Amino acid sequence: MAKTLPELRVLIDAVDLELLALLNRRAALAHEVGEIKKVEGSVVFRPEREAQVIQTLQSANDGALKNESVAVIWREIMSACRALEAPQRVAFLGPRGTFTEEAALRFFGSSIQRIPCTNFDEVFHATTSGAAEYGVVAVENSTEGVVTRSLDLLLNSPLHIVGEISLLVRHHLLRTTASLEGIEVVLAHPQALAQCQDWLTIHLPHAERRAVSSNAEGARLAATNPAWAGIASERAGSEFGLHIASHAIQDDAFNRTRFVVVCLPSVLPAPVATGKDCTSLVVSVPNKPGAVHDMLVPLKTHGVSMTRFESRPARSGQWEYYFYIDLQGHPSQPHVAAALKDLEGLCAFYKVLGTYPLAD
Ligand SMILES: O=C(O)C(=O)C[C@]1(C(=O)O)C=C[C@@H](O)C=C1
Repeated sequence: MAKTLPELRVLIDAVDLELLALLNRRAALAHEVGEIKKVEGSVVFRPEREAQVIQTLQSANDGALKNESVAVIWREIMSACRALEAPQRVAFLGPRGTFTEEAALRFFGSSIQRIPCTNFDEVFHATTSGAAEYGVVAVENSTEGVVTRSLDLLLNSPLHIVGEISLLVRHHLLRTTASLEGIEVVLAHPQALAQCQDWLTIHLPHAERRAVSSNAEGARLAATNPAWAGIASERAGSEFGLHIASHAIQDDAFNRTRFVVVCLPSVLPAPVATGKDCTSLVVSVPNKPGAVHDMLVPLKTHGVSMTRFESRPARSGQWEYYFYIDLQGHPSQPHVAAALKDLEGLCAFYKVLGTYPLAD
């Protein structure tokens, strides 16, 4: 006979107690690992080990849980275990509720010490100075293109890229009431204002568009004035007690932002190859005819795919440029190593920004 609801709940309670005991056993083991790492002075956060744990479980999973859920649950379990070894401090563009915070939580799980920063420079500074082990910054958006300040900061920074996260970004219009009546000012980060410009032109043609340091800051300010609205995430809305006056106002329904995780190489060395990796470089070539074409030849010769090619002014006043290139592959693969060696030989400036597993 089928069990009743109260009976099922009693069984669930019993399973939960078993799970709790098991999780605490796991936590105690992770704590022991942490003690060994302290003695050895080795790295706490091992993303490749965490990826391996999740992969093994997903392959073994023959129950009702979706593999996606297995990944989410174990990311959180390992985040909590990691925090028992040493809480990882992660700097990101704040305040609380930004998409960058969401990206950081997606990558590290929620058991981290969050260090919200007021701008990109501060994220780099906190991570370089050791105030944070890791920094998370946006680098490109599918509607608006590159986040130029992040690219400029990566050029001269000792930090390297150790991971990436790609988020579907849905912007909502947030304010103290749920209507569009009487909005005089819309506050958001310039990237978000740009990603919603068609919607703003149609629905709020007379509202001033005011750029602020982050969307969450716009939401925070919108909470202080009924004639103001912010453009930000649902999380930012609940953080500041705002209503959603209009849902998903971004001009592109599939608007995505790509974030990278940066740290000093002494905090985490370059991740080992996973088979699905990206290598990011910044280079410059002498300002002469055919130089940019020549630069791409080694990639073709050695069969390396380029997934991104961006240019930024070198600020020399000479119409010179830095080129930001993403390649598919890892330098431990011979064809990638050969292409990089040939490319370096052609460049006036050459820097590997990082090599890391591709986001799902
Ligand atoms: O295997 C380790 O090195 C651990 O520290 C344990 C553990 C885990 O909880 O499984 C925790 C943190 C690391 O990032 C990787 C895995």
